[in-house]
Amino acid sequence: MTQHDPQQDIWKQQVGEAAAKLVEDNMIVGLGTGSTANQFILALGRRVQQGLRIAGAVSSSQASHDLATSMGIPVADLDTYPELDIYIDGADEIDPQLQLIKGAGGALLREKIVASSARRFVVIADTSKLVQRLGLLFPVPVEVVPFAITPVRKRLEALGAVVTTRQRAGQTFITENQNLILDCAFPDGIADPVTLNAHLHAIVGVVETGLFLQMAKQAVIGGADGVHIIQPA
Ligand SMILES: O=C(CO)[C@H](O)[C@H](O)COP(=O)(O)O
Repeated sequence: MTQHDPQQDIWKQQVGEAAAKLVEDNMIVGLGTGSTANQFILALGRRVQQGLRIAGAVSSSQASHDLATSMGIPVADLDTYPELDIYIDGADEIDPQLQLIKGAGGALLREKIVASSARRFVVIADTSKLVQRLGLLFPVPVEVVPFAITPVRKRLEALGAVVTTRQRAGQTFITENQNLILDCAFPDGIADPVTLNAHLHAIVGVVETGLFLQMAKQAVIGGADGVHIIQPA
């Protein structure tokens, strides 16, 4: 894990504000989860209060739903809005092809569902999230059906992962979908994320992975030299 730099909070706020400007009148907007996505939701809420009229929003977690609602953003669900114009969310790692590791906050399944329902997925982050190779800073979270946890763990270990069951506040973490998360560390990083993701998905009992590949169309990155838009290399 990278060390927390107070400057990061300012960069997150700046990318949140830049991302909120990507939202246009009458758009249907997907809301990510996490501290960077929160900055986007706050900035979007301020724009809504100033008169931006979005058609609706879909949230990837209860926390984002609650924050958005408190800001006056009209949040509905995927049954109401199965297709979104834009999805904006943070990430734990971003490589030059805009392949991502996500899910440190535990919302990866809903995040991937909402991201895949959007015509455009924009990832927002500060420069600490940029990496040359995925997997060196963060484990890959894998959401697993509780009944299958032990056989899935063995199969993940057979793929070379160092596996830890996600805990929060001293308890086994349970996702909003009533599943568990196995965090899979790969000490040398991930040489081929596409192949690894295919192997993970081939394990029965795996619901989803935190590898978001060929999904993000654009990154809005904040750092010491301001906010920059990055396209996949
Ligand atoms: O995937 C996520 C939650 O499941 C978050 O987007 C990711 O962990 C980044 O969070 P933050 O912006 O707080 O660093």
